[in-house]
Amino acid sequence: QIVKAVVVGDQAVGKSSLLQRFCYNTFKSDYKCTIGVDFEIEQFQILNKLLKVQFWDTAGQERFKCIAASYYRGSKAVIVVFDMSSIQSLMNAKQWASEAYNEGHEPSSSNGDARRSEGPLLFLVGTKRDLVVNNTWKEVEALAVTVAKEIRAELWIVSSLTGCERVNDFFFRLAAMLLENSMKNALLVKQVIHSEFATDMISQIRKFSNLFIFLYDSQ
Ligand SMILES: Nc1nc2c(ncn2[C@@H]2O[C@H](COP(=O)(O)OP(=O)(O)OP(=O)(O)O)[C@@H](O)[C@H]2O)c(=O)[nH]1
Repeated sequence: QIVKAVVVGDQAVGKSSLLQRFCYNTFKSDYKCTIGVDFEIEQFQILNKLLKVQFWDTAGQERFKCIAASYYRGSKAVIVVFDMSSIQSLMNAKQWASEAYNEGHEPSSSNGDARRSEGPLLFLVGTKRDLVVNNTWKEVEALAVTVAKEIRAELWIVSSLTGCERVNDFFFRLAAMLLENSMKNALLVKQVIHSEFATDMISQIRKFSNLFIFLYDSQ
């Protein structure tokens, strides 16, 4: 199966770099703006299950904003990216998140977890951690925590330049949560023959995805 995840955020915040770091383990310091949308497909193995995720790497430029709305359709996860060295991009993240939800999904929980009963998973990802130092970093992080709560997204702060591990943890957390949701849906519509086995599998996948949060919190 293949599920869709959309990456949005202001121009040049580091959306493509985030995907490049995860998919190819590379980083380019020159900036080449995305035109319209680019795609990356990644296959994840989670426990003994395979999941393919198609990432839609959208353009942050204002002139492409009018078509952005159509990208959210059918997406199971929305990754709102901001630049840790730009408070403005963090403030604009609220707008990106609300646009993602203008597709008709209402949030129903407020525990800072990307899981919601309806609609796509929502993540707020701060990039360019390497560019922000000491006191400033703490201030921006505190503000990002507030914004994440407000928009009910799960917050991750990474650097595509230096932090491959944290970037990998983020993508595996996302994929595990997507798999968990897709198995839950299958159970709900009774596509599953051995429901006890499926329930057990779901709880194992949840434990797996929580492991990445534990790793992240302890860094
Ligand atoms: N230092 C540092 N630079 C970064 C990081 N991530 C991205 N950049 C740089 O930021 C610039 C923009 O990165 P992109 O990934 O192209 O940004 P984007 O959000 O995809 O841009 P658009 O597609 O035009 O919206 C590039 O020069 C990258 O090298 C990071 O984690 N650290």
